[in-house]
Amino acid sequence: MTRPSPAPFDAVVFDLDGTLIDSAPGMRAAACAMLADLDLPQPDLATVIGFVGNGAPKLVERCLLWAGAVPEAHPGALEDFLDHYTRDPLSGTTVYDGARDLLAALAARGTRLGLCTNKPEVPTRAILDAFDLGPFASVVGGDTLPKRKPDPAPLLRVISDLGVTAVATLYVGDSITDWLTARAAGVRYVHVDGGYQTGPIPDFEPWLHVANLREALEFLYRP
Ligand SMILES: O=C(O)COP(=O)(O)O
Ligand SMILES: [Mg+2]
Repeated sequence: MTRPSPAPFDAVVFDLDGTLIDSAPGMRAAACAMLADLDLPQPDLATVIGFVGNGAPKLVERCLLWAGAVPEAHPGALEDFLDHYTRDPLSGTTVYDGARDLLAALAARGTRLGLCTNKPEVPTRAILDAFDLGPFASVVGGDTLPKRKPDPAPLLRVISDLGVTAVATLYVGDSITDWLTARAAGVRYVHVDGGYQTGPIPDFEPWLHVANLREALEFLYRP
């Protein structure tokens, strides 16, 4: 763990997939169902993990390209994927160890909590409810605004909903998308290993870099 000097923060905003939850098997199941509907081959889990991070439209496009298809030839593929996924967003999804403890500890110390994900908002809210993750005072998904991460707009929306400033906020994520989003928003970035980032991140300067959420808790929670 790289330990920065502790500095006060009023809010912590979390990424979802690969940060609080391991949802790749569930996304792979929906992607495979979509590809099966088109009689196309189906990728393994590691391949799908490499496609996650830029939202459902990109995931579907990358799956189609991987399967040797032309994305423009299958305009209904995204809707089909979302149909499969929103019908059952919980199977194949688990909460990472330490996630609930970290959220509860931050909430107990009065920290405002937000969620900023590229997952569409409907399955995001279903997952947060079902797994009792929170309490998030603001939730922004990949389809909530016209732009998604790494555009800073979704993170800035959460920050404004929370009534805090960017400099008083931390963003916790697992991928290059999250780092670029935080940097563009002027927010300190906490990177958690063990998610879906598959390669090195260029010019990477996280404020805090931890192996897992228990390590994040150890550093961030000052009772
Ligand atoms: O759905 C995705 O592509 C990534 O979702 P995330 O932003 O929660 O990591
Ligand atoms: Mg993520």
